[in-house]
Amino acid sequence: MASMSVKHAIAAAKKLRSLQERFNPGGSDIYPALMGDEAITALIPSGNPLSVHILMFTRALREQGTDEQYEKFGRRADNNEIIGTFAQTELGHGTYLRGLEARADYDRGTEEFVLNTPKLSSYKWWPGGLGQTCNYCIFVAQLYIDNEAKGMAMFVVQIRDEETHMPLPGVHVGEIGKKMGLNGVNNGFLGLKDYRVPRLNMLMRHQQVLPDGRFVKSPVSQVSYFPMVFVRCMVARQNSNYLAQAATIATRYSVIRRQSPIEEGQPEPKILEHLTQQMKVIPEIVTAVVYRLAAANLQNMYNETAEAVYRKDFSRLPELHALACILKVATSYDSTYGIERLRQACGGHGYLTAGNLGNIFAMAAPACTYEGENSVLYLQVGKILMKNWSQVLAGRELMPSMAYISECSKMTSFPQWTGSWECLLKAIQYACVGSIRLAFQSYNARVQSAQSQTAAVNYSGLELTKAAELHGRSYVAGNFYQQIVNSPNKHQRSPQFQKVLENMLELHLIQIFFRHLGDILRFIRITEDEISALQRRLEEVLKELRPDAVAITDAFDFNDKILSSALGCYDGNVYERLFEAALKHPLNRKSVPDFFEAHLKPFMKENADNAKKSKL
Ligand SMILES: CCCCC/C=C\C/C=C\C/C=C\CCC(=O)SCCNC(=O)CCNC(=O)[C@H](O)C(C)(C)COP(=O)(O)OP(=O)(O)OC[C@H]1O[C@@H](n2cnc3c(N)ncnc32)[C@H](O)[C@@H]1OP(=O)(O)O
Ligand SMILES: Cc1cc2nc3c(=O)[nH]c(=O)nc-3n(C[C@H](O)[C@H](O)[C@H](O)COP(=O)(O)OP(=O)(O)OC[C@H]3O[C@@H](n4cnc5c(N)ncnc54)[C@H](O)[C@@H]3O)c2cc1C
Repeated sequence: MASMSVKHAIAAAKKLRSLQERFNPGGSDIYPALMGDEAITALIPSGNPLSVHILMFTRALREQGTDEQYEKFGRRADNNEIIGTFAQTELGHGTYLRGLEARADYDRGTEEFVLNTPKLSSYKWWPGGLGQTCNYCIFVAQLYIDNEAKGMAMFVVQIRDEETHMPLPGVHVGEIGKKMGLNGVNNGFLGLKDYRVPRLNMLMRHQQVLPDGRFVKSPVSQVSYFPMVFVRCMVARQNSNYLAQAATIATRYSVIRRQSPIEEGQPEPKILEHLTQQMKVIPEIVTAVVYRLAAANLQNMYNETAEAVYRKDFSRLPELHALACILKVATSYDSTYGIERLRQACGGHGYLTAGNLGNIFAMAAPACTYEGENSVLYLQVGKILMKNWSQVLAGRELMPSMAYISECSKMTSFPQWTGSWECLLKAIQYACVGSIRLAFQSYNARVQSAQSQTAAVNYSGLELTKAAELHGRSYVAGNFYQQIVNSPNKHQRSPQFQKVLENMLELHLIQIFFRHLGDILRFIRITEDEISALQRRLEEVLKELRPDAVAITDAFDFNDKILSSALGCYDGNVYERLFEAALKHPLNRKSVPDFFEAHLKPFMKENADNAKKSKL
């Protein structure tokens, strides 16, 4: 499987290169690469073994290395002359980066670093492509000078001979084993023993070790985390894509499959006529659109921040970090759970490999873990919200994506309930700020009672997580509202298209309202009649969006090859394709399977003989 994936990935990368040269000659624009990786990834159901090379190895060389280091390593990596990965996670550590055990000791006598993974738990474990594909990696290690720890640093390490692909001396490398998906990615392990690299193999754009061993600290240590921020932005984009693929499949199947009359004596309707089926499928279509728009915003913010960081302006890093964390978490959680809901909406056929929904789930699900495990990133955002709440209390301005927190903090009570979009959006934001305030009171009380900040974060973890989750909802819903209601290009839309968009906004806001009704009722008084009115509107907007469901998912414009699903093909010939797929199963090559003579027949005969004996 791995070699097939590598073959496909290389073919697709070549195609991508020609597209890039045609549409973006010599440009460094990341989009063709990303679109290409998206396409490559989508075309290789077992995952793209070059993803981490494209997304992290080349980017780390460009952003963390000096111009000279880019010339030496980065150009060759961008041109796919060398293939690398990002080797940070270890067998014993993934989240707590300051606990990473791999070490780099500077030898000023030879102006080299001596790299070691001192224990089994120090082995790098998980990096994509590391098992068999890559011949280089970015090796993340704790830097030591004269045995004094200086923090994390990144090193360009060649792990295999460029001609023979043999592991180099001092390198122990291999595949970590089968996973629940992405088995074409050959995630690997790497142990290094007294492996020497020249001083100039340490990426030194932001921090340096001089020939005499003097250490020049980075002005902002967190800039070494920047490669992870980029992938978090990519995950938001990629996982909204996975959800859109699954929504396309389930929608198309739901207008082909007929089952269970709604009126006695009437013909069986398309299953999408059932209201509960609409509630399973249509909100997922809208969620995919909502996250695609949020991910595009995040991508723009990443590009602006990356350019600023290149100019040594680190001011926007904290906001990008907070948004990248919360959108990575929100998109990966909602896409993973949404894809499973869509699979279940397709009945038994949703469970067939030919439907491809299981594989799309297996591609989407690990994003809840990699690039920062979601619950950890929720806590990270919770901490940032605590810091920002202190700013609010001090009367200071907040970063733009948190400005609503200041506004809501000035409200002594929630205004008269109207049920309008603005009212629903404000309700979610108001509940978020209420949760932040409660979390802050708990956190602050703990710090005041002499708990350390890290302990206070841990013991306030549930409230911090809730506040972070509601912050994500507030940002995403606010972004969607702005795009639909206040977009500068709104006048270019036809009235019909604007109406569909407004129906999608109505559905998203009401769906989020009901999902967090408990959180909202904690801070806002809403009557049963007002809630029932929203229930009616939910049923109504599902009915309104039903006729547009297929057109919206067709607009995602996934080629049948990308969907790779007998349930979701554009021509709708589901049963023929299911049957065609079934007949291809190896067990159908013979009428009598080999196991009949070898196992089944003796087994049945033995039982028959025993039955006869027991009668005698
Ligand atoms: C579209 C094309 C296809 C796209 C396909 C997409 C995806 C699939 C392809 C590739 C992905 C495959 C594999 C994924 C690769 C990996 O998984 S790489 C390994 C990822 N590992 C992690 O993410 C580790 C997670 N842990 C952390 O990030 C950190 O440990 C932490 C949890 C954030 C804690 O940081 P730490 O420094 O230890 O402590 P603290 O929380 O106190 O932070 C100190 C201050 O630093 C600020 N900060 C933290 N992180 C960042 C950051 N990234 N950027 C900016 N600032 C950061 C933090 O807010 C604190 O600031 P203060 O002001 O001091 O409070
Ligand atoms: C498909 C896939 C591809 C990957 N690719 C790469 C790669 O290319 N390069 C790379 O370096 N890594 C890669 N990783 C590793 C990934 O980044 C780590 O798995 C991730 O960072 C989580 O670390 P961990 O697995 O060690 O879990 P741990 O850090 O051990 O966490 C385990 C669990 O403990 C809990 N936990 C941990 N810390 C806290 C905390 N502070 N507060 C509360 N709870 C906590 C959480 O529930 C967490 O799920 C990949 C992983 C996967 C699944």
